[in-house]
Amino acid sequence: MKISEHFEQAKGKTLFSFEIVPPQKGQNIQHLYDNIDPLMEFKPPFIDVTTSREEHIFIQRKDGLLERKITRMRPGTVGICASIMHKYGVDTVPHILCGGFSKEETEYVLVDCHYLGIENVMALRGDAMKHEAYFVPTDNGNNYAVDLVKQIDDLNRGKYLHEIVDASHQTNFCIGVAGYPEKHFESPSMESDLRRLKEKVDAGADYVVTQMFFDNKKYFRFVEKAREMGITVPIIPGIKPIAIQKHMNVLPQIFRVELPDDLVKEVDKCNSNKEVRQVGIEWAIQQSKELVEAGVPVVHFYSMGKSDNIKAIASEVF
Ligand SMILES: NC(=O)C1=CN([C@@H]2O[C@H](COP(=O)(O)OP(=O)(O)OC[C@H]3O[C@@H](n4cnc5c(N)ncnc54)[C@H](O)[C@@H]3O)[C@@H](O)[C@H]2O)C=CC1
Ligand SMILES: Nc1nc(=O)c2c([nH]1)NC[C@@H]1CN(c3ccc(C(=O)N[C@@H](CCC(=O)O)C(=O)O)cc3)CN21
Repeated sequence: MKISEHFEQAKGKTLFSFEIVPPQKGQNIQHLYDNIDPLMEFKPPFIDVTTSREEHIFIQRKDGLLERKITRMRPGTVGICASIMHKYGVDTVPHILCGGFSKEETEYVLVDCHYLGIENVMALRGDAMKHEAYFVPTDNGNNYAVDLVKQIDDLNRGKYLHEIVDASHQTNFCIGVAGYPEKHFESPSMESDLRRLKEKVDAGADYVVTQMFFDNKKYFRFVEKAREMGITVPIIPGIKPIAIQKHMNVLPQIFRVELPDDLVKEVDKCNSNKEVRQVGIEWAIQQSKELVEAGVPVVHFYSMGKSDNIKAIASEVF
């Protein structure tokens, strides 16, 4: 079922959803299931599965020199989506990236999704590769998320690449895109970033999922500004519970988000990561309760590995 239909069915009740990353290649998928199992009691209408970019790795050759190879360390997004749908009977949302894929490859992934009965996709540009300061578009790939939304919307209208086939069958994807309550870091201003967001919605996006934020005021202000700009689709808040001391530096650095000083002070008082995890849980419970009260359609959790903290939060909120 489409995300938009899940929201209609919920009739104003706030839903619970979460996001996972595929295991590194060579790892067992059972570990992933062990972390999904405890969250199923909260009846997520959908689970997002991220796509990781390809990366450079260095392999030592027999002569001792290092050889640079490109590999995808976490492949299998669409396979995992299909497997989760089959195992849990829940909708899945694969993340489709511009970076690392030509338009042809993207079309094939979308065709696979369609055959599998996947009805929702998240259209993202993707991060820069590790050695790059900025995102560099892939040859014959999409440059911005808006171009990817257009490609998906084209398929929804039966328009495939090259137009050499008789495409009488249309896909019917519900399309999600990312939004930034604290502005995307490459964007010159909040207003210009919101105009970009509006372009994605005008091109066919059905809903927005926000970057993680730790101060609800930023989310509420963002939604207000988006509405003023004529963006009317649902804007889903994304929540990431702080889990380890290292997150205090890593999250602002990777995701370009600010941490409220009250949260920083609470974490500073902790003597172990166990205590930090508890502070993260309590902070996320407060955020989630306020979001539910404000009537958001779903609170979406970035549960990238272990799910015990997400379960502790969901038990208090849903
Ligand atoms: N994997 C995931 O679940 C998520 C990943 N992200 C990451 O965040 C980053 C951005 O992704 P998206 O928001 O999908 O990208 P986007 O293409 O919508 O925007 C990227 C940047 O380019 C700007 N921009 C957009 N269209 C433009 C145009 N036509 N001309 C000039 N500038 C333009 C935007 O303002 C923004 O600064 C990526 O690195 C993405 O992977 C964000 C959220 C979720
Ligand atoms: N710029 C960007 N890229 C993404 O891939 C991305 C976003 N933003 N925002 C939304 C989701 C959330 N994602 C993520 C990915 C990883 C963690 C995370 O917590 N990772 C590590 C810490 C980072 C590290 O050390 O590599 C962790 O401890 O779990 C959280 C959210 C992926 N998505």
